[in-house]
This record gives sequence, structure tokens and C-alpha cells, in this order.
Amino acid sequence: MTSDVPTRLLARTREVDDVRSVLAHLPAGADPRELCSWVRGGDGIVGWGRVAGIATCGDSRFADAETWWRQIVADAEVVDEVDLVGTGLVAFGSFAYSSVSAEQSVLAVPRVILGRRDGRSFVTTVTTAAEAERGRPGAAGADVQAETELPDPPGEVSFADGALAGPAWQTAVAEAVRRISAGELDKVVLARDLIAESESPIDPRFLLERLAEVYGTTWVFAVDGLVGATPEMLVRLERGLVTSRVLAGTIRRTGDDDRDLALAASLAHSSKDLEEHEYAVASVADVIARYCTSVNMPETPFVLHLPNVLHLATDVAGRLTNGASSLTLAQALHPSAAVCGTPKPVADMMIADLEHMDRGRYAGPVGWIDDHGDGEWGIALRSGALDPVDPRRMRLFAGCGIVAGSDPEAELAESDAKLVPMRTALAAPTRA
Ligand SMILES: C=C(O[C@@H]1C=C(C(=O)O)C=C[C@H]1O)C(=O)O
Repeated sequence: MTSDVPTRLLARTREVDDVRSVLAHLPAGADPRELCSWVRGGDGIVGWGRVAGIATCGDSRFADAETWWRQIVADAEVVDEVDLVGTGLVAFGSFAYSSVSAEQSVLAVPRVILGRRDGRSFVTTVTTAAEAERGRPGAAGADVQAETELPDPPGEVSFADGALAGPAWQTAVAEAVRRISAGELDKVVLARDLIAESESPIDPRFLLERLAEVYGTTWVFAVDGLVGATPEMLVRLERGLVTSRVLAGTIRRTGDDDRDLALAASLAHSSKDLEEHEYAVASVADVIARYCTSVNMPETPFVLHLPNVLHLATDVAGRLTNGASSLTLAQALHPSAAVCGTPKPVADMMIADLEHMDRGRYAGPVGWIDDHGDGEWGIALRSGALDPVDPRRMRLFAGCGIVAGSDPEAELAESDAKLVPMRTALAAPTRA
């Protein structure tokens, strides 16, 4: 575990003239790994620079981050003149899927956070007390920079198989179906990766802009080089209200609206997809019920329309009873059956056995937490991880829930559809 605990953080949030787009203000030339984003449909927060952070791994990764954050908050001086979601002292975070992952989980406090909500914009500046004593500007309130130039595209991009080529991954899916039919487990989510290689370094700002343009109903995120547009909210905690959006059960869109409507109706009645969905909802509802009263869980899912796919979706809500933070809730909910399976321990072993890769931070919680413990943690799906050494390389991921009725060829096609957001953000038109 590495953490740089500065003396004491000073944070100040103030209202600024409404910015058209927070993403457009991410500065060019900043360290790409220090760019942070959590934006949906024009609202959200972005950050840059890093004033404090922790990197940790293993079983204790969530607890390490939570302990560190509590200390930072306890020592900090926060002046929040705005009091909206995302104001005050905020850390962005991204956690490895597995406790045995080689990848570090991170929580980072940017030097500047720019946010927008319901037409109001704000900026939070953070410095250390030591810097403030030396007269470094920051907490006193830096001006919001002008919108930056549109970032450069990464040029020609090629895609290569990651751990498993398509046919080998289909064999893994077939083996999972066999084990499910033999009664070893009910559901497992199997993922695959693709390696993207571009002509020039990949600027996360370019990807974020493109993802936000097309996938406006998703949460467009970046934390420490992990970039994506997730439609799945693991947990949001806002003033005691806990909400979660569970997705599982997917159909690819055709591009023909009439046909897509018919597909949506068939998805809502597909017993294979409804079964897959039920496992995921049960895994989330069980945990929410442990932390909340007044749990609200609709009996039937709705169909969520995204530009590339349709998902079965259920929104679960409850009122927090015990003062847990959003990060504690994320830890308790991770991994849900939407990205792991049922029962979890068997599914996790099967994932390690059949995927032949380290998921890194893909499918782990990604989001932010504030000084009250409120925050939003999505599941890092439809995403890619910038290579820490080579800025022209990125690893893209996609996975599918496998149940007894799954067909390996259809699952491969579904995983391809889930790779579309990142592939098209990187390069248009895509080429294999
Ligand atoms: C695992 C992924 O997506 C998850 C799996 C789904 C499914 O199998 O139907 C749907 C949404 C997500 O919960 C992914 O996008 O990589």
C-alpha cells in the first residue's frame, strides 16, 4: 500500500458561471492518469491534478481506502459555499475486481474539481495546509480555465485478441454451460479482453467527449487511466437515500427502431434473460436489505435502451439505517451477480479458471466519495485501461452472464456489442 498523507487538506467550493460542459474544461497537457471524470448527461464532476492519494491491493483494499479517507476528512478544512451533490472535498476511486489482482486500487483527491448540476456550476480547489502557508494559490480559488481545444484523436487504431481469441472464449463459455448444467452453479459472468493499439498516445479527454456524446444516459468515467461509459450503478448514497441500478440480460440493437422495439418486448419475456437478471437483483437486494429500511424493489424489470444494446434493468432503493459510507456499501455489494455469478464463491473460482486473465479494475467499483461519505459507485463496464507504460495501448473489456440456456456464439456476439462504445470512441470506423 502506498499513500501520501499530506499535512492537512484545505478545500473550498464556490459557484462559478455555468460551464457548457465540464468535460470541455479538462486541461490539455495534464497527466492523463490524473484526469478524473464522473459525468452523466452533462451533469457531474471532473478533476485534475493530484493533491493526495492511496494505492492499495488485496483483500483489505476497500478497508485501506476507507481508513485513509476518514483520516483525510477528519484532518481537512472544508469550506463549501454551494452544498450540492459533488461539492466539498471529493476523492475519485477505482477498485480492482479481485482481491488477488496484481492491479492497484486507487483513491485520489484532485487539485481542482469542476462540477455541474441542474444548470449550476461549481469549482472546488484543494491544497495542502503546507502549500497554503507557502502561498501557493488554490484553496483561495483559482479561476475556471477557458474551454480547451478539442483533443486530438489517437490516429489509426488496431485491435488484437487479449487473453483468449474469440473461438477459445466460446469454448470457455461452453464449458461454463456444461458446469452449470451439471449443477455446479447457477450463473457465471465470463469476460474477455481486446488490446487496442493506436498511432499516437491516447488522450482520455478524447474518449470521454466521444463517450458522453453517444452514451448520454451512462456514467462517463475516468480514474487513474481507466476510462469508460457504464450504464450500471452499483450504489449511490445521497443524504441517507441508497439507490442501485442492476442490469443483467442483454440483446444487441439492430439500428432499426421497429425491430428494436420488438426485441425489447422479447427481452422482457425471455426466460433465459429473466433468470440471469433475477440472480443479479437478488445479490444486490440482499445486501441493501442489510443496510436499509423501506427497501423498494419493483417486481418486474424495465428495458433500458442504450445505443448499442438493450438491458433488463431494476432500480433498487432504500433508506440507510447505520451511517455506512458509500464506499462501505460498494464493498458490501461487490461483486454483484451481474459481474460475478451465483453462488459467488463458485462463480469466482470459475472465472479465475476459465477467463485466463486478470480483470484488473474492470468490473470493479468506480466512482467518487465526498467528505460526508456520500458518493456514487458504478461498475466499471464498457471500459478500457490505459497501459501504464505505453500511452498508445489500451486494454478493453466485456463480459456476459452465462446461465444453463446460454449459447456460446450468441454470447461472443453480445460481448462484441458491449465492446462497441470503447471501440468506436477510440476509432471510427472500427476495424478488426
Ligand atoms: C459484464 C458486463 O455487463 C454485465 C452483464 C450483462 C449481461 O450479461 O446481460 C448486462 C449488464 C452488465 O451487468 C460487461 O459489460 O462487460
